Amino acid sequence: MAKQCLPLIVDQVTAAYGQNTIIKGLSLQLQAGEIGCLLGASGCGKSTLLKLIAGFGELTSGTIQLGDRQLASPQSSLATEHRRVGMVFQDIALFPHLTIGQNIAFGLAKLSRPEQRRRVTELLALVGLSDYQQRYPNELSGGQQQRVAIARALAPEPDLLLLDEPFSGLDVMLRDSLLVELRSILIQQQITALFVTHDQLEAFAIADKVALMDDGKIVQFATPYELYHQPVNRYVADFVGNGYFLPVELLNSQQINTELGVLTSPQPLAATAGQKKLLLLRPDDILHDDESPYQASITRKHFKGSFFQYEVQLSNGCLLPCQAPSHHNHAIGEMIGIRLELDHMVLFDQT
Ligand SMILES: Nc1ncnc2c1ncn2[C@@H]1O[C@H](COP(=O)(O)OP(=O)(O)OP(=O)(O)O)[C@@H](O)[C@H]1O
Repeated sequence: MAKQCLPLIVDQVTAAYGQNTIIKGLSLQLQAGEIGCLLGASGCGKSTLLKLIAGFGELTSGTIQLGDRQLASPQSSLATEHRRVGMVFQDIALFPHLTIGQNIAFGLAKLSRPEQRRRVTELLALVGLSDYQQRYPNELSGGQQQRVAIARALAPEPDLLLLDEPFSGLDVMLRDSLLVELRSILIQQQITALFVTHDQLEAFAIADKVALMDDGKIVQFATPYELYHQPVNRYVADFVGNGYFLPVELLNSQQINTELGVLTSPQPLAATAGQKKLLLLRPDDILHDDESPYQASITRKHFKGSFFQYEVQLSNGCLLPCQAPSHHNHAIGEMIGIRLELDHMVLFDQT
């Protein structure tokens, strides 16, 4: 029978280390079964928030709730072991003297022996390690050990799973495949989960919704698609997807004048004629086009295999990214034609 999953509600939470306030009136809601991700630069408070939800640390204000149960407030705090919250951290903390099967069974003491065996077998199958039950942690690769850590955290059927950069010690290829695997495991288990990372690609691969944090607050909480295409401000645009900003002038409610010609927005723009703004551009919005009348000089190039990622400079000094097919191998300093290809426009104030 499918387990009931619960929503997580973090409401106006503030928390400090001594005099240093780290989490600043932060609110966040995950729907039951939703996979959320805390994304943000080092030191913005991601791990601190995760620890507060897990039961390590005190709130100075606000509440944390899981379904109908209040986990924490400044007045009361449920002990970690009673929160029904599973945790997986970057440092794989498997017990070295226990087999993989015993590691997974560790939190199942309340179950009968046959029930424990059934659950361990089920979880080993879930993480693709059915043949490894009798092995010891030091006989497994880093990726396999982290899969065991996930199985161990899921074993007692927690209401919420917290994961703090669980794959950051692993190589990129392995990390990508583990992220895909983990997402399907979480969906299959129908568990509400909160994942921490400073890597936007990791966040995009795992999460239904991403909370971009800055200085103890959430700047935007949205789907990966919205975060990338509809960032609420320049900080988000810059952090997520390497935003570039081109100065433009509004001609009317749908047209803007730029160094690269007059552009027409498919949607009406929230600005009035004559206003000067910044147009958000992503590397894939600017294409190399020999036929284009707009020329720019190459300042940097990066071969990415299937394409070249160039940085180019316009005559007004503005630097922009530009993508070109991988056989368009141009030299630094060379002038090339570029063209904008935008299906929607995001404008920010110039200040
Ligand atoms: N135990 C502690 N005592 C005092 N200050 C701490 C403690 N743990 C973290 N901090 C401080 O709190 C701030 C937030 O730290 P936190 O670990 O939550 O950030 P983070 O966003 O998870 O960063 P990273 O991505 O580097 O792990 C940092 O300035 C950090 O120095």
